[in-house]
Amino acid sequence: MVRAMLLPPAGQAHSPGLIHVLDLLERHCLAPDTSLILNSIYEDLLLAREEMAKERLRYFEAMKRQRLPPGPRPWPIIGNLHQLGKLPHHSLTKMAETYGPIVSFWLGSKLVVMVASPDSAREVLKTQDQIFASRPHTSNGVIRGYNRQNMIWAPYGPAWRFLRKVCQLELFTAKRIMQFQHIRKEEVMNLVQALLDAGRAGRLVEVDEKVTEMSANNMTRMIFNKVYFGSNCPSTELGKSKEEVQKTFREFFRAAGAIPIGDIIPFLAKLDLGKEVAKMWKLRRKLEAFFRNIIKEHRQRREANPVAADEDFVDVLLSLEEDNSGNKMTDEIIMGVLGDMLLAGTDTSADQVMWTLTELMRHPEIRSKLQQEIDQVVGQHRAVEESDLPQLKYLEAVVKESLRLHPVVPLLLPHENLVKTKVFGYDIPAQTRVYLNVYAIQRDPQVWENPLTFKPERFLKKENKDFRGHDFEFLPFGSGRRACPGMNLGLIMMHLTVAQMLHACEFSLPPGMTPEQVSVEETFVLTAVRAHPLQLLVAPRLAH
Ligand code: HEM
Repeated sequence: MVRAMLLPPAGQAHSPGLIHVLDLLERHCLAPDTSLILNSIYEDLLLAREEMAKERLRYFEAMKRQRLPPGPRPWPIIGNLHQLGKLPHHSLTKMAETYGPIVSFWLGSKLVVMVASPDSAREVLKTQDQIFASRPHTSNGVIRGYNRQNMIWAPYGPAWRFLRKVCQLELFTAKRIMQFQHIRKEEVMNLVQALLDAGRAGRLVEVDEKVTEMSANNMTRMIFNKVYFGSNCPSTELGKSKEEVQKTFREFFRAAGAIPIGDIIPFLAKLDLGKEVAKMWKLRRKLEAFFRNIIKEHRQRREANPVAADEDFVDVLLSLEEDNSGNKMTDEIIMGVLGDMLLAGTDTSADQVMWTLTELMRHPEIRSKLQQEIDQVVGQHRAVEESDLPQLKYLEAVVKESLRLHPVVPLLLPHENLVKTKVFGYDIPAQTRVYLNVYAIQRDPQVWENPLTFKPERFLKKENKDFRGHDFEFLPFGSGRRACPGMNLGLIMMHLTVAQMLHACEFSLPPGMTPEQVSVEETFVLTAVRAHPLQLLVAPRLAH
């Protein structure tokens, strides 16, 4: 019915974009066929039609006046949305092969520029770092970030600078990272034990799940001194069962990549197709109740005992409530930052560990070379210590190669320029979304020899590339102002976990499976994760 009302009479041209929107509407909204809903949708759609016309006009005006980077022709309304597919970093890599290292395209009415070469990345992240240091406005930032007061989605400005300073001077100092060393050691040992227990009697073990749980425990212990996964955690917490808390966390991690259609086609925001925004609010309410309890507990404990020996992140943030620079640390900011740390610290490290293990299962010769190195440095009678890591050069090369071939944040987080600028002679209007396609850069045959081969040896050469943001061929943590503040912590967690697992466990493939059959298929949810969990046989490797 709505379709009939909106489409032009038969025989006249109509836009494929409109058909797409109508399809979506029918799928999501028209099931309860009440006249009230239909009327409201009808009115919204009439407005939408007007907006569409204006949007197209704005687009063509913009195209006429600007010299945008080359790119595919957009469809009305949806722009090039349909070309991104399920794995945007793959589709965008193909787009760069067609149009060159700097490409423009449209997500709905939002202009996006993708850069996909070391030179263009250097231009954006170094030469014009300050200009491109903002983040686009997203529902995620507004809802989960308390109106973009969190770190990940904060626009570039004094509030974000204050939080970065807190990271630099308080949360991720070498001393603070050291303070949590015992937590990492315990959690990694618990992981090894859990893997060996689960693998008893030749049972297949789903390794991904155990590694993610270890990573979550590691983060929650550092952030607010609690564990929620594994056999060591209490069965209830703050009036909730352990399972309820775990479920909330899982929903939270999953929702991180959601982009409601209204974020890119604003006139559809009101309709909230797929109910993405409603789900985000529901999740925020759950998380907020949880975080408020955590903050309350910490306040009470701090009042009773102001000088705690083992301060966690919440203690540090509470101690900054009245900072003398005039920046106020409110509960909302604290909750936004807690969410950031949980989100940015848990899955990234766990997924990168799993990519590393996946490649090691595909390459038994590399796995045994790595185990030999660990045995040489650590021996067979004690656990791996963090102090062993600097001597494990092959391990370093293996992790680097995993970060190169499988960057877990393949397009970085979206950047945005607050003012208009030019890159390589092309106009970049203010508030353009900028994607840095590090996936394409790190697999570029002009930069890397045999880029699709997993070959850690490439990083043993003297002139090997560094990932700390100085070599624009290798940017798994980004570079410049918005680069990952948790890099050092993430690196230690990855190295220790891989080393300890390989040292203590003998992993083998299920009977009948060959190394080449280990899947490297991906799914994309802001991070690139493996599509199929890795199931392995796990047996003890050491006598103790
Ligand atoms: C393997 C581990 C990790 C990888 C590969 C990784 C990668 C990244 C990347 C690519 C970005 C976006 C950079 C950009 O947009 O230019 C980022 C941002 C961020 N990461 Fe990480 N990260 C990891 C671990 C961590 C950990 C352990 C934490 C903290 C506990 C963390 C906290 C953050 C935060 C807060 C941001 C947002 C920074 C901002 O917008 O200013 N990350 N990370």
